[in-house]
Amino acid sequence: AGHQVTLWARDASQVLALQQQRANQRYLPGVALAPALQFSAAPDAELPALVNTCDLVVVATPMAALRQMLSILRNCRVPVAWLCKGFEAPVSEPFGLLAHEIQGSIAPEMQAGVLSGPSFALEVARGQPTALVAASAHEVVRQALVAAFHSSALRVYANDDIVGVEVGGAVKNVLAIATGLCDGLNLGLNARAALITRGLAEMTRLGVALGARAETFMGLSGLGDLVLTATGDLSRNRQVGLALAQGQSLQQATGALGHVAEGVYSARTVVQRAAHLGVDMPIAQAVVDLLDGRMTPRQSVARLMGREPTTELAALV
Ligand SMILES: NC(=O)c1ccc[n+]([C@@H]2O[C@H](COP(=O)([O-])OP(=O)(O)OC[C@H]3O[C@@H](n4cnc5c(N)ncnc54)[C@H](O)[C@@H]3O)[C@@H](O)[C@H]2O)c1
Ligand SMILES: O=P(O)(O)OC[C@H](O)CO
Repeated sequence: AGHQVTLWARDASQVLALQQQRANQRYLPGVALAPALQFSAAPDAELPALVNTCDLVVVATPMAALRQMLSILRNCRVPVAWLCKGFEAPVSEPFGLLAHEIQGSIAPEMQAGVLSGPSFALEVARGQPTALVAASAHEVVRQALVAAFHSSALRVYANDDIVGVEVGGAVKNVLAIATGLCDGLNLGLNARAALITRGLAEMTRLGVALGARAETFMGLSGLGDLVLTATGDLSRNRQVGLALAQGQSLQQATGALGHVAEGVYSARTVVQRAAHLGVDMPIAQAVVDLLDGRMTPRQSVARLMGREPTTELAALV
């Protein structure tokens, strides 16, 4: 509230519909868009000039479109933040990248960061209480995000550990697929609690190996978003897991969503990067084996339960 905001979209017909209806029937049914919200479908070539007149740019596309958006914005002189949660599918590098790694490779001078944490879009749009984390190596970006988004319905905490915040956002989606499967198979509440807890350990191990602080995973973008996405039925990733447990194919499960389920695209990269770093991620590996059709849900459960005993803390970080 109190800010002048322009929503840009690549599709001019969508922009016209938003302008006329003052609502987004497909993505946010029943939510009236703020009367002050302005719209633009300016061609890509005009975007850099448009954004340099703003205080902050927020990219709200799926991971798959982030590289393209950052290329367009590469000479942007104002802070840029993204909402994406995931790893990009491998492009030229051997491994898929986190969002800040993509930015570092194509626009290293950009003052950039991420806004993350437990936040179903529909609840945010309805003004229901939500807490987020603004992560960046740049103080100016953290401050710009807090100034833009902190309000009576939205608390925004700053964190300089962008690696930890992005690993949390990416891995929780893979774990939400696993938890959806667990619940869809009626394995019980004990099993769900075990998956979330040991999933958090996997997420922490990968994050620490990539340079994150372990404490970040106890925060909103780690434990917080994992609990929300793994247990909340609004989660697209959880819905994919539930559908797979009912015997649907991956194509059926994702096709029914009409939105992106980032965990489906990030899972392979999560286990590839973990393997490269010598990090053990058996739950994420089970999700990949399921998505690739190498195992049935029941076989995955048997493999996870059949692993050798280990100590709890030795396997944490
Ligand atoms: N939806 C949520 O509740 C939520 C909450 C927090 C974070 N996120 C994250 O934000 C990101 C976007 O999620 P979403 O739910 O809004 O996804 P979505 O599938 O609803 O797509 C968002 C928008 O991006 C547009 N888009 C797709 N490709 C594009 C491109 N090449 N150029 C420009 N626009 C493009 C789509 O048309 C759509 O309007 C994801 O990484 C997701 O994990 C989503
Ligand atoms: O619907 P999902 O599974 O993409 O989750 C949405 C948000 O990331 C929850 O914080």
